[in-house]
Amino acid sequence: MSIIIGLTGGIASGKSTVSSLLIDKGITVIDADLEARLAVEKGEEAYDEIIAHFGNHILLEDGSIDRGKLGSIIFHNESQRLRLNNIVHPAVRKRMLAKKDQAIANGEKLVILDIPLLFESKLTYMVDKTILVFVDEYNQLERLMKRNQLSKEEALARINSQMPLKDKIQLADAVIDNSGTIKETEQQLIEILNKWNAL
Ligand SMILES: CC(C)(COP(=O)(O)OP(=O)(O)OC[C@H]1O[C@@H](n2cnc3c(N)ncnc32)[C@H](O)[C@@H]1O)[C@@H](O)C(=O)NCCC(=O)NCCS
Ligand SMILES: Nc1ncnc2c1ncn2[C@@H]1O[C@H](COP(=O)(O)OP(=O)(O)OP(=O)(O)O)[C@@H](O)[C@H]1O
Repeated sequence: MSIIIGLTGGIASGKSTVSSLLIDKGITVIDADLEARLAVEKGEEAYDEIIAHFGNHILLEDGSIDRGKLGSIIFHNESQRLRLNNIVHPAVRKRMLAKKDQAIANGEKLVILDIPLLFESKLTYMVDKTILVFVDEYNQLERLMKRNQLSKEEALARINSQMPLKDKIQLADAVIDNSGTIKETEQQLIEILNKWNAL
């Protein structure tokens, strides 16, 4: 029997940091952001649909999607964001479920699905348990501005396009507070996995 854990959080809350700790332990992590990137590559159905809806001006010279430009549209406009979600999410779900099934078929005991919008998109049916990677508002904004080289306004637009992190606490089976050091985050992670007998 495999245990499937949904790892979620908010933008820049530390999901990838926690994922790296898991990958270092040899655990399979299926990353929704990565699958979403692959799903919109040239030649994919979602790529054509995005251009049909948003227009050629969101393309870079090499024909790939200008993610910065598309981001600045959809993080400032809810209806455009929902439209993009409708185009991309079905393909992401399909890719993730196929990889999850493969990991189960390989007999892996623990499989992690890293899904930023797990609660917003009501995807908890895909997993057995959920872990929320939480960070306080100050650190979230600081880390996002620094990592993505964003202004405060741009960073807040991204944060505000998601369910508030504090509202996700009640929805999760376990919470890791990543406001401190990575060592403290790792300790919380191990404690949760041990409690669930998942290691
Ligand atoms: C808007 C896009 C082009 C921006 O690309 P960019 O490379 O700058 O960011 P990246 O994809 O690495 O996402 C960073 C984070 O932004 C947040 N985010 C991304 N898309 C969304 C969205 N539609 N709604 C809310 N938050 C989002 C997530 O927390 C994600 O971890 C890209 O995020 C995208 O295509 N989004 C739609 C698909 C999607 O929902 N992906 C999220 C997981 S399925
Ligand atoms: N405990 C920590 N202390 C200091 N910096 C941290 C900590 N955890 C994460 N960071 C940094 O904060 C930024 C966001 O972390 P990370 O990329 O793991 O978040 P994420 O939830 O995967 O983000 P996104 O969903 O936006 O891709 C990164 O630059 C990362 O190096």
